[in-house]
Amino acid sequence: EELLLLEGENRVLEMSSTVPKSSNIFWHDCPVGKTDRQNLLKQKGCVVWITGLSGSGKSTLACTLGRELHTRGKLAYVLDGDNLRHGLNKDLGFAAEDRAENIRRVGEVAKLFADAGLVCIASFISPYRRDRESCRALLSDGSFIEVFLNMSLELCEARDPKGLYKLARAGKIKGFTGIDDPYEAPLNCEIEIKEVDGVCPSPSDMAAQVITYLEDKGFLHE
Ligand SMILES: Nc1ncnc2c1ncn2[C@@H]1O[C@H](COP(=O)(O)OS(=O)(=O)O)[C@@H](OP(=O)(O)O)[C@H]1O
Ligand SMILES: Nc1ncnc2c1ncn2[C@@H]1O[C@H](COP(=O)(O)OP(=O)(O)O)[C@@H](O)[C@H]1O
Repeated sequence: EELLLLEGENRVLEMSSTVPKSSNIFWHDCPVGKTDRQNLLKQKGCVVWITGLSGSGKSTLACTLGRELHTRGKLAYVLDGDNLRHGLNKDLGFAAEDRAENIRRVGEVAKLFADAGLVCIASFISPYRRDRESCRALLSDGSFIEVFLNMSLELCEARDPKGLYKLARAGKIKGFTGIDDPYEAPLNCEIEIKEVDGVCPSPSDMAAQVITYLEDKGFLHE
């Protein structure tokens, strides 16, 4: 296998994120551009990047937000970690370099969706600040909107809808984010959602907070 080298337990991704392997390639512009698509859709393409611990409510917020935008006649598309790991990213595990490649690919896909004029909602633990910042750097003019679901580990662990924290505590899953793997909280995110007096805002309240931001910044209009 040319792209993947198996080195003991650790997969080494030879296909490095930033080093191009092809030469003699040329960018081809099409006559219909992003602005034309945005005018057609009456909205502006952007990426809403939701980051947080497993169980913090990323998928719930992503789906609630997607439905709310749809109801308002706005075109959105959800990219979800668990889902993409069934297809595009099925070759990746949870070692730091695999997570980095996961996020790199998702960042590129999200950029394409934003270029298509959609509100792309990306829902990934994305535990490393550097990986999230690389995705931000792909998007211009404030169109990367980082949403930090700042829920305590205690809350996420109490929820444990998939039983993964229990397995991680029992040592049956190694390298689980928040237990024996790091999560680097954002330093300068656009939106932070957290518990108030130990209570998490409802999914529709969380979605409303994001919608208000998108409205204020003009993403939901031509
Ligand atoms: N070791 C380990 N650490 C964290 N999460 C794990 C792990 N193993 C499996 N899972 C499941 O994978 C989901 C997270 O996938 P992501 O693609 O979002 O992860 S990452 O951004 O690459 O870190 C995550 O889904 P969510 O609970 O929706 O976050 C888990 O169901
Ligand atoms: N705002 C919320 N209020 C109460 N429960 C929530 C909220 N958001 C998510 N949940 C519940 O928490 C659990 C984890 O949510 P999920 O969206 O799957 O998180 P993640 O995608 O971050 O792993 C689910 O059982 C979900 O129903």
